[in-house]
Amino acid sequence: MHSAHTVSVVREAERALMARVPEGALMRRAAAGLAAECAGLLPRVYGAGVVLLVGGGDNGGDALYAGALLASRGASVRALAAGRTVHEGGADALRAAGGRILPFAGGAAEEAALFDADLVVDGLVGIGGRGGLREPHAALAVLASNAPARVVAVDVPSGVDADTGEVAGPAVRADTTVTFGTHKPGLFVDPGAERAGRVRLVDIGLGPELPGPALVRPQAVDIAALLPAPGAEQDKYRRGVLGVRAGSDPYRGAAVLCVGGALRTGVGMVRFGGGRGVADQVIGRWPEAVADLRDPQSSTDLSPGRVAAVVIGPGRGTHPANADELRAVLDSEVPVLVDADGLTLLTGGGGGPLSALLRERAPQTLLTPHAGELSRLLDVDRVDVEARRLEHAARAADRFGCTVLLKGSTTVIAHPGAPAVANPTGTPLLATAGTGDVLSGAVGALMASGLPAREAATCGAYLHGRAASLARGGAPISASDLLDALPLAVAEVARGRAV
Ligand SMILES: NC(=O)C1=CN([C@@H]2O[C@H](COP(=O)(O)OP(=O)(O)OC[C@H]3O[C@@H](n4cnc5c(N)ncnc54)[C@H](O)[C@@H]3O)[C@@H](O)[C@H]2O)[C@@H](O)CC1
Ligand SMILES: Nc1ncnc2c1ncn2[C@@H]1O[C@H](COP(=O)(O)OP(=O)(O)O)[C@@H](O)[C@H]1O
Ligand SMILES: [K+]
Repeated sequence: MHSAHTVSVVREAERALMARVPEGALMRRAAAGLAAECAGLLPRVYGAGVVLLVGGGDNGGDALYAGALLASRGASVRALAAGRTVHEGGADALRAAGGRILPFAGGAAEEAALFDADLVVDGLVGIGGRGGLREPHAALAVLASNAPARVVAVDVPSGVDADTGEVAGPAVRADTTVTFGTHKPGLFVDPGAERAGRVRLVDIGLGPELPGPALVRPQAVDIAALLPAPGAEQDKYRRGVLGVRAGSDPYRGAAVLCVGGALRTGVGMVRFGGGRGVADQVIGRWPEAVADLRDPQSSTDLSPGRVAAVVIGPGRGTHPANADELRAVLDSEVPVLVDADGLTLLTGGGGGPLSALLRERAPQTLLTPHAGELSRLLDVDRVDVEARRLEHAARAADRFGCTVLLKGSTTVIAHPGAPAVANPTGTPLLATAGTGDVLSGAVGALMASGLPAREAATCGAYLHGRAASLARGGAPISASDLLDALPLAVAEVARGRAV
């Protein structure tokens, strides 16, 4: 599990650590790790052309000390200074090792230096960066991103907000980000994650000073530990029965995909509740599902004895009758996943104060909005949700008192009082109709097996993203392809279980 901490927590931990170690020790450790990563990216250090982009703070200091180490191994190192001041000790070290420091004035010679470089090191701003990059930092960030050389960002790519991943204006696009002490949330959440490239952590001894993380990014082994293993003594009921309230006459596919997502992730049984037309379609594709044609508001099939969890919403409709059905489901004693039309009903459109039920219900509840749905739930702009995904998922989790999985380029999961989760898997190929319906079925299956909402969301999002990558080896996929690949993703993760 990768852990990330916010800037204020990192600052606090650094203060505590600095009080115990000799002056300058942390920067030396950071610079040594950074130089080693840079050296590893060059075919050979001797004779390589390295350009450092250097701001006025300690982030620039790290770059200068690392540059000095590379220069002492024979690299030709030039630093372009973005402002009038640079870290003095770092500048002295670089000069002593034979490197040069030039003020950046936006001239053709400096641009040429960047274009001729074998490696560019971004030390413009780190965790001290505030707001969008100012000039000339912004111009340098654009030049670095356009340079043909590999770009290594120091601590965070300049222009990326370390806490949120927000990118307000130009930002460095790095091939590798070398971060110090602990990961920063913005390195794992888009749009920042996409600018960070490969993220490498350099240990500077901060661990003992750090409290619990603000965000975690699970690895395959963490998902393997969550993934339910069917026990020898289990029957289909004990393994978990999932109730699915998805699809309607105009949107029958949503029901087929949601039920398929559950079956292909692994579940004891799916009880499908819906009208005759859509039920026929579901059973036609998945004869193993059990159709329940009872009145959808009836609570007889919503008892924990009948279902272990319920998914409601995909393609279901937003008529008053759907609001009544959602109310009946939320009134039940079982864990519930609300998606798509169910979320629209929670927003108020015809459903009344349904969202109040979320806070009141004792069992686990999970909402799985995309950015548009979350923007409506919170009454904010969609672009703000996409710019600061963690903040908005957390706000919804606090407001509704339940778990929230925000879908999109980085899927994030928020749960009141727990670290946020950034899902590491997935591909933009997932942006195709129906993949969200598959996700709700997959996560619902895991909830039915007994995983709490946050863990089911974490595990389901991981499997869903892996399935997308495994489905067609990088070729475009449809939601149906995703269904075929889900068992492969489950098997891959299960192979990683500790024995
Ligand atoms: N504090 C520590 O113990 C350690 C810090 N380290 C490094 O120190 C960095 C933090 O250093 P600082 O606190 O000096 O901060 P930074 O160097 O990240 O940024 C501060 C500088 O950037 C300028 N700046 C801020 N926002 C800007 C913007 N939007 N546009 C243009 N310029 C902007 C400020 O005027 C200031 O000159 C870390 O990211 C890391 O690289 C490492 O050496 C490890 C140890
Ligand atoms: N750019 C992207 N990168 C990675 N995953 C994405 C991207 N865009 C969408 N996804 C994923 O695709 C799925 C789309 O779900 P959703 O928006 O509900 O679509 P639908 O309602 O058509 O099923 C989600 O799992 C989401 O995280
Ligand atoms: K940087």
